[in-house]
Amino acid sequence: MHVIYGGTFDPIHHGHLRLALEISDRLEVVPINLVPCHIPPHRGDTGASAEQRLRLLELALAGEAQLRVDERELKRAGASYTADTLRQLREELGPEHPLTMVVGTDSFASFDRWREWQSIPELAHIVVVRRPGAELDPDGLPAAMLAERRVSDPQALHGQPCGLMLDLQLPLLEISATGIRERIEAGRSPRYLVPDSVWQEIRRQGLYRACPDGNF
Ligand SMILES: Nc1ncnc2c1ncn2[C@@H]1O[C@H](COP(=O)(O)OP(=O)(O)OP(=O)(O)O)[C@@H](O)[C@H]1O
Ligand SMILES: O=C(O)c1ccc[n+]([C@@H]2O[C@H](COP(=O)([O-])O)[C@@H](O)[C@H]2O)c1
Repeated sequence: MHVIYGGTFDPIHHGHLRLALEISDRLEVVPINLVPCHIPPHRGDTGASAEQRLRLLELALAGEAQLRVDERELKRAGASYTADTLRQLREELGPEHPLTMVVGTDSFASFDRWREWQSIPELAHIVVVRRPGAELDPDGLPAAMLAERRVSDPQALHGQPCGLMLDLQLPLLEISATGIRERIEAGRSPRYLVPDSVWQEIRRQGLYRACPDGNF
């Protein structure tokens, strides 16, 4: 099975990394492919450029055999729509190969506003990871879609190419990229929230600082 986990990763942090490893263990899939988006479809400018976010991801994943970066969205111009990415992968993998995307409830809550969202279950399975503080509206379309397609056994995803949804409650780290950017902007260190190599590179490049030349 091919698994992708997309995000802005601005910057990558230990919450993302722990989630990806948990998914690898639960689904019994190696590697999990982290897909940084080029231009995120539903948010404003990123704090770091696409190249800088990719560099931080590469540093975070150095020597980590369970996780890999897939740069396909960075090579595409324009907004990074997940349906385009999945369609491209489906062509590469063929019609029968199981394909799965992973998404947290904070992103999945607005799934019915994603480009061509109704076609996504025809391309891939979806693993929805419950994120504390980001509950789904029980009357909303994403919750209805989840209820209709929900399976409880991760093994079910291996048995068909797409169309199922796994509702996962995982032990998550309460870390957000927004919180990290705010800390850095305020002159406070995010160490232990991101890998050391990532923090060193953020400092070296002066990323997320209101005044990049200032001392820490
Ligand atoms: N700490 C975390 N634990 C589990 N999943 C997370 C965590 N942080 C983000 N995610 C999930 O990872 C994916 C990519 O997230 P994203 O790159 O937007 O990170 P973020 O920390 O939520 O960033 P921001 O604060 O800028 O929104 C989303 O599906 C999101 O739900
Ligand atoms: O395809 C879309 O319309 C779409 C809309 C919002 C988010 N996404 C994807 O969802 C993933 C998480 O997004 P974000 O903004 O929470 O980092 C990332 O891979 C985005 O490309 C995709």
